[in-house]
Amino acid sequence: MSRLSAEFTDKSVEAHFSHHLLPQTKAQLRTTLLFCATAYLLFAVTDVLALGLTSMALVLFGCRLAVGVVAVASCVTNYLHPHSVRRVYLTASITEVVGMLAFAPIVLARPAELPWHSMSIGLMIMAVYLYIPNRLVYSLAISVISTIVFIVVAILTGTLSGQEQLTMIMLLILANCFGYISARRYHVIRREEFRVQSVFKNLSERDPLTGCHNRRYLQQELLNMELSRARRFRLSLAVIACDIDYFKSVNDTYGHAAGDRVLVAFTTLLRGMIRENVDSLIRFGGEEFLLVLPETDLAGAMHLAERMRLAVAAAATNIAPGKSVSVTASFGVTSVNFANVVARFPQESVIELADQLLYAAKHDGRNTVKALEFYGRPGLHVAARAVG
Ligand SMILES: Nc1nc2c(ncn2[C@@H]2O[C@H](COP(=O)(O)OP(=O)(O)OP(=O)(O)O)[C@@H](O)[C@H]2O)c(=O)[nH]1
Repeated sequence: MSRLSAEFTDKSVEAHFSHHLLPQTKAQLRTTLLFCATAYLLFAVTDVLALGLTSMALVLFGCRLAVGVVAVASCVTNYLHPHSVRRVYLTASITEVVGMLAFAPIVLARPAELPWHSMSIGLMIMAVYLYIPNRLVYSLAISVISTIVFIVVAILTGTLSGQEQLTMIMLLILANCFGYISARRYHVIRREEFRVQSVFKNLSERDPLTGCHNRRYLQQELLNMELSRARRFRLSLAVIACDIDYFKSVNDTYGHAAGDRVLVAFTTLLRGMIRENVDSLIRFGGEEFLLVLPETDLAGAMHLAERMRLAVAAAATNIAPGKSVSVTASFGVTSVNFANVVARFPQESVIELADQLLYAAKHDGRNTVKALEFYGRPGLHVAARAVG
């Protein structure tokens, strides 16, 4: 994590974190901007009390209104672009800058109340650091620049004695220090929470040896999600079941640690042949794995399985210095085309068919691929037609 910005140094992790929190951040921003803008407008009463119903009071009201308009425009923009993290931070920053800029004419028009204005700017700085959700570096820049501008404007009005100026400057420096330190702690804690959540999520969804998704994730999340998506858009979804042949003999001959190495090498090889962030590799149990391939028809899945079969047979895993092991694998391939299949079926039946085909491949001598198109029917009986 960066020490200054309190953000993850890995840009992709930071982006993942920001997207994860986006709905919450947007809701917070909406509430805080509307609250701050309303308070800003309500303080127009103090302008009228200080200046009377004059044209200057009207100008200041215009400034206050501008802050309200920008706040509302920010909320509308974020509503219209629900997935943009950058826009959330940009609109927060613009509203903060406009709010700070609108304060300068107020200070210049009412110079007799400078001590009160210093208190107001102190509160505004706290709101920027702690209340309005934004990136810490933006909050820091906006607060520090606003503080400097305010001090210059306050000194130019010439209404404060030297001692009062020093007190004001010291208090505003303290407000910035406390604001930054507290905001930094908040940003760090949020990211630590996210990191811990991600670790637990990973532990509950992945197999620790191979890093593949586990069966629980497949059954509780992935399969349902992919089948629903394929059904909604009338797409094909393919499932490949694969299993290393005679794996028990690898363990028995070379030991369990060597078996583990072979498993890791096997999954690394398969993972390198599928589409990143599209296809999924799941450890279904022991040395059996499943591949879930969205938008893939039977011909495409068979072609991939055949390439995998050849690649596995051609590869060798180093299990000790100068010693390597070669294995083969069997594959059961199925695909369901939702352009044809409209009837509902139990989601497990696709996996059951891929599994049956895998065992057919085993009985057929292993190191082979068996494939059938899946035509879902409710109940236990799966209608399928041989391909090729
Ligand atoms: N090293 C290692 N072995 C495992 C792991 N999980 C399961 N196994 C072993 O995988 C072997 C599976 O053996 P079998 O089910 O008889 O299958 P096979 O020997 O591959 O025979 P076929 O599948 O019929 O070709 C067993 O010896 C399990 O102990 C693991 O995480 N690491």
